[in-house]
Amino acid sequence: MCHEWCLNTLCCICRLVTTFNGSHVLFLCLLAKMPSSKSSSSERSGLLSFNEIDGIVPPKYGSLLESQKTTTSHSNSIDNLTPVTLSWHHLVVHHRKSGKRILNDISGIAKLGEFVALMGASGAGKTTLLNTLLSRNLQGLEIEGSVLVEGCSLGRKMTQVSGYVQQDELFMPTLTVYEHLSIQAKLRLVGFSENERKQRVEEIMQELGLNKCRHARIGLTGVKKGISGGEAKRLSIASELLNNPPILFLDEPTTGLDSFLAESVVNVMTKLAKSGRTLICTIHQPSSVIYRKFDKVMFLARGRLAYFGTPENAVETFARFGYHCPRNYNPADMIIESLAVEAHHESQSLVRIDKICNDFAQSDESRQFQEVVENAIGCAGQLPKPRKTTGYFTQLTALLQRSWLDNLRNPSLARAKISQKVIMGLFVGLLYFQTSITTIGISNLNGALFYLVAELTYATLFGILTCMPADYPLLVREYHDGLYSVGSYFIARSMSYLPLFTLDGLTMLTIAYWMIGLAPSALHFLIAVGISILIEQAAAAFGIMLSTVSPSYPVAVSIAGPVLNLLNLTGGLFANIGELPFYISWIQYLSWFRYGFEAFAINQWLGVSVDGECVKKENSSCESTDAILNKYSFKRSHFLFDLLFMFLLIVLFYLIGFIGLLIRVRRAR
Ligand SMILES: Nc1ncnc2c1ncn2[C@@H]1O[C@H](COP(=O)(O)OP(=O)(O)OP(=O)(O)O)[C@@H](O)[C@H]1O
Repeated sequence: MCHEWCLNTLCCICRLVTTFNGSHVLFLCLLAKMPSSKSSSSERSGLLSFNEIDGIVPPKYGSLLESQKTTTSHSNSIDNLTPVTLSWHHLVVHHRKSGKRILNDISGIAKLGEFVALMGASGAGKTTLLNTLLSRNLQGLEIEGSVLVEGCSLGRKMTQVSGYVQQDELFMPTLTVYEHLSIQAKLRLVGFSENERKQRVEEIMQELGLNKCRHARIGLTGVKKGISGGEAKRLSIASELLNNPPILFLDEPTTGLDSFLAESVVNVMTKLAKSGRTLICTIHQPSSVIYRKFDKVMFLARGRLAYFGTPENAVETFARFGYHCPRNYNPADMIIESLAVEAHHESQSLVRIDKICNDFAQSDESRQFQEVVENAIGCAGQLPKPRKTTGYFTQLTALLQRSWLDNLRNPSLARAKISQKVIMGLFVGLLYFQTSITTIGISNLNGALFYLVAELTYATLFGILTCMPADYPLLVREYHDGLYSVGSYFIARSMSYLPLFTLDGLTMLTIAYWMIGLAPSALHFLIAVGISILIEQAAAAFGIMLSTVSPSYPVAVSIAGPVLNLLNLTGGLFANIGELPFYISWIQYLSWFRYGFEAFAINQWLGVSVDGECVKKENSSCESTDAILNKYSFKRSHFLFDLLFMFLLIVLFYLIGFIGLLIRVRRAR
């Protein structure tokens, strides 16, 4: 079961004992277990009551399912909401650089429980208006005018009192419908016990008809078949409804659905409006059946207001303007056609559109609705309380659970990594099989040690670069929905990679170590395990840093190649680190190749030396351990520094990665 997971993290290097001459180093590795999220008592401590959290006030608006109204006191609470009126006043939006006007003095109102549709030809400004109402996706745009909830300006807090169902659904495709909603419930419902969250998920699934597909994987269009388009749309709506927001915005909720599915989704929305929520959606060419279901429609044309009022009255108004809707013709189609710019007749179209907008601005309907809109200014009614964000620990466990499930459901990645490492371990093992300690053998063994560092680095780094960017759009959306902090995501995602990106390296090391015949004691093998963990984690942290600070995967990959070459070349094998020119020499201090190689070499040559002093060769001569190390400008006294610097590099890479991600995600609003 998805709830019954726990995280095991290997924490190594807990105790390090160095003997007087530095020849024996002992690592003790401990296995630390994180507590299960399910049993988190802190999650439930100090919680607010439901009424406090949801800002629930009378009058009561029922659930879609009347039968569920009296299930428990908690479910009653969540089924109630503070219905609100949303109004927008003289919105002007223009592009900052070009100065192009995208919206021109648009006012409107969606009263409590109303379902309002924004319509118009392509490029009319519908999405921009929706984004302006929500204060989202407005990079590069200058906004004038105001958006009010119950007469008050909420600014960016609008997100906390509303839900936004965006046109493109973004889910973790490997999860099932039920798992997705359960994790969303954890992130959205503050102060609910596990049972209460489960109950809420069940209610929502029933409300939106998702029970049939509860155990189906969500899937990804064109990649992995999952639930249908209609189910995906309803799942998006369900996620937004979990915490029962009084306002719901929907961008093109019917796009990509057949007429039957489109109507069923609109029916759900109509019911939601009837239960007291204020709904605003953009929609492209609705069928006549769907068109009649809206309480109000707003037609935009080239950023201007062409009509606002009831759908029925729109037909009469446009008839008065000279655009009659033929019998059996879809009124929405007729109106949108009259507001569209015709190819090859641009100037006539612009004149026609301007005339319609001017006629509407001077009409009685316009004057009446402007009056209603103006009356909505000034805080009057009760504002819904902004949705609270769940605690840091809850965010972390929910995101870890999701990432963990995602990794588990992607066994191909684990299989590919482990088999690659087994093959490479065998290959290196065979290449250097039981190398004898001769002058050439010593040199070969140093080559093998450096190869291990490189192998632990490249596959890990490129593996991470491939996986991380896939999450980015989902992270941006959920962060701006106020579900969790970037820090929680960053820690959870990084931790979710730890087990796989540790186990694969250990597999290779174990195979290669004994086949090559490296220092043959359990102690030195354990030390090599500790070093390899540090090397692989440095590569993973570097990969995470690159993927979070780079604008795209191709950029990250093209940076990774040359940077790795630099770090590799200054790692000690290809050029003596003591002889590097000063303008290049500094790079070695950022190279975990250098630290890892030196640490491996010290461990190896002290491990096979006599009293730590000299390494006995096959011809019975004894070569000084320090002399072997000195060939690479390595010193046994550097061992602890090597480990420490690798650890510091890991911390540094994670820190830069986190800051880079934070900046990118914040800018993406
Ligand atoms: N950030 C932006 N920068 C520059 N131009 C923009 C920006 N956002 C929107 N526009 C322009 O504003 C106009 C309206 O765009 P918008 O996406 O709001 O229209 P729409 O009615 O939703 O169109 P569609 O139905 O095709 O999605 C378009 O010409 C678009 O190119």
